[in-house]
Amino acid sequence: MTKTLNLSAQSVFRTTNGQPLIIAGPCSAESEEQMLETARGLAAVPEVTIFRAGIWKPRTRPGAFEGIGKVGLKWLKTVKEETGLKTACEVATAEHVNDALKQGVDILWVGARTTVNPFSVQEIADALEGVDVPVLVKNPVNPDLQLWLGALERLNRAGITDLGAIHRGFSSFDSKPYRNHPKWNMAYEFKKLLPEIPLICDPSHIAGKRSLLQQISQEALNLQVDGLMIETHCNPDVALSDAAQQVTPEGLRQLLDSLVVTVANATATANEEELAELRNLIDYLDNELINVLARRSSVSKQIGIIKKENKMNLLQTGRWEQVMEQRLSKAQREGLEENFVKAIFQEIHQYSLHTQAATVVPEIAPQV
Ligand SMILES: C=C(O[C@@H]1C=C(C(=O)O)C=C[C@H]1O)C(=O)O
Repeated sequence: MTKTLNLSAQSVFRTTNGQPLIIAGPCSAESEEQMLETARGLAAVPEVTIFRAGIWKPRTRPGAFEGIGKVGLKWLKTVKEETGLKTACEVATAEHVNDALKQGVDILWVGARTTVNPFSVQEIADALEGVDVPVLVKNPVNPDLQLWLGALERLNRAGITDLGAIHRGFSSFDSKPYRNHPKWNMAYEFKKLLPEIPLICDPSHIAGKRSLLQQISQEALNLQVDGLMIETHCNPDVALSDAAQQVTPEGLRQLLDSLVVTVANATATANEEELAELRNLIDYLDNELINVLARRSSVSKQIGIIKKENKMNLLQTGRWEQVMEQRLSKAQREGLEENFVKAIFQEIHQYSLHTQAATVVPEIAPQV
């Protein structure tokens, strides 16, 4: 599929000073006081230019706080008048779009659970026809680049020319230690596919907890994202949604101060030789890794032949659990992170079973 996006030359989602765009504000609008107190705190953090607040909240299970609704839009307006910050909220239906625009919200975003559904995205696009308001599109909950692109295209066809994307991570069965797995290669692929669309990272939803925010924000900056959206609340511990992942405005200031903005095309002239030597070493080690993987795979195929000859199950759960346990404790002794090694061995095991299944045993091969 060819992509032809008609985008405005300038975007509110790109800064001109080389620093990342910072969007901050509570997960949910809860009360006028909470909004104003948070906004006043944020107005004192110079990097913050856009104030976010969820007005309608899609919740995984019913019964939780589902957003304050329309009244929160008035508070957003007050925030803008008092602080001069631009305002942003999530929209999921045509009615949300109409209400938000009526109250002068500056920027809209489409949430991950909406991006997955082309019907919903089209409904939003139709409601936006003829109104060129900046819109951000969060990644769909599943790592599907085409679905993400499709949502951007639908909005663009409706006439939205200032588009941005938000990387909020991906829901998965086992996303530990994250709330949503970042799958950084997806952000990387997005930037490769759509370099013209500013990409904002949402570390709050990737982290799910304050303690991971700094590391995730830095990893995002290392990927040269254009900005960060960080949930901020005047009193996070009593927040009605996402209490564990929100920071205070002061916490946000400290977090931003700790981040290093890397330069896209910086070179290491002073350490050029050292860098080249280290890269040679990486090349050598990667070759060794591949040699070891190939040897392991050939041993696994031999095991597969024995199993087929004896009508044994290819998957041997007891053995597999033992392998994983031993590899993880070895990894721990070597100072490697458990989640990393676990993910690699899960892939290795899947491939091992796949190659065993595909191995043809000559004596029992079907005669054609
Ligand atoms: C290689 C085997 O087959 C499968 C693959 C395993 C592996 O790659 O380590 C372990 C257990 C089995 O599920 C085996 O049975 O030993």
